[in-house]
Amino acid sequence: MCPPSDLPDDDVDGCYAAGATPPPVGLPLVLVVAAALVDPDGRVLVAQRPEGRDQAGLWEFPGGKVAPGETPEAALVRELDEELGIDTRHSCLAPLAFTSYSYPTFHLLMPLYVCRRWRGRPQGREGQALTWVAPNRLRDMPMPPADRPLIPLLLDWL
Ligand SMILES: Nc1nc2c([nH]c(=O)n2[C@@H]2O[C@H](COP(=O)(O)OP(=O)(O)OP(=O)(O)O)[C@@H](O)[C@H]2O)c(=O)[nH]1
Repeated sequence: MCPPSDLPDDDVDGCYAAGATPPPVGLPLVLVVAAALVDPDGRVLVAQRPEGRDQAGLWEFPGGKVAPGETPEAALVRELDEELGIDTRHSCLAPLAFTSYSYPTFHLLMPLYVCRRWRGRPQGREGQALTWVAPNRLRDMPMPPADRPLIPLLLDWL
């Protein structure tokens, strides 16, 4: 997956060149949890961030911030209910990968789980558009920069 480390940064896709750019210090670490919901045809659900939020218009994996005292899995079940109206309390949430990315005001740490079964039909309960896409089309979707390294991993595993 990762190219040899002597390649220039521009060629790095799917991994972090940790030594190339020192990470900013002092940024708060924000733990966000997300899911790749996969339908029986192998397509993945992505949601478009609504107007008025940061990164509006970009397509992301459903999920959200882990609240204090919450486990990532409990947070994901809660967020999928709040955002999509689906019940994943009894679903297999399989850990797939994580992303680690510095935005200007915080550092994002986001584990990504794969979920293939849930109760209910996903609906954009917070005004967000939803679409199902084949994993090999994710590269064509405008997604947050933090999500880009997750795409080749999804392609490998789905
Ligand atoms: N849910 C989700 N958030 C992501 C993804 N990629 C990514 O960079 N993020 C960022 O993670 C941060 C937290 O997401 P969030 O949905 O809980 O936050 P929010 O600002 O929209 O709402 P909130 O603060 O009211 O909960 C946002 O800055 C969002 O842009 C992703 O694939 N899914």
